[in-house]
Amino acid sequence: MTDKIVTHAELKANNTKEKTWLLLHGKVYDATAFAEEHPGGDDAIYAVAGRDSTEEFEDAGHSKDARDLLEEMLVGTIEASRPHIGALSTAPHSSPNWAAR
Ligand code: HEM
Repeated sequence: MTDKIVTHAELKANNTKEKTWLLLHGKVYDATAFAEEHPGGDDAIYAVAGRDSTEEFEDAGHSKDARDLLEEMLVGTIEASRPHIGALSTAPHSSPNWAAR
């Protein structure tokens, strides 16, 4: 288990073959070592590296075995998304936590 919080900037930076991170259902996974063994091809992994790939992952209809594999690749949880601007937000304008990253 890990309670590491991964920032969007960190996720986005790890979109290479040397460091391949994926965001699935709010959790960040390190698929660097796994990519070349992926039954769906390494290209499928590299194509979605560094971003939210939940939709692609679910569209492929992965098995429970595939989901179990994810456990050992877990890096942490993605930070909270930026607030919806103007959507009845009471957050102070002076210190949005998504700015300056
Ligand atoms: C780290 C994340 C992923 C893991 C651990 C993973 C694991 C697997 C595994 C074990 C299989 C074999 C079939 C099964 O057990 O379901 C598989 C097949 C497949 N995966 Fe993934 N996968 C990942 C991400 C993705 C992504 C992001 C995509 C699409 C962009 C994708 C597309 C596919 C496809 C199309 C197949 C079917 C290949 C075939 O049967 O010819 N996978 N994956």
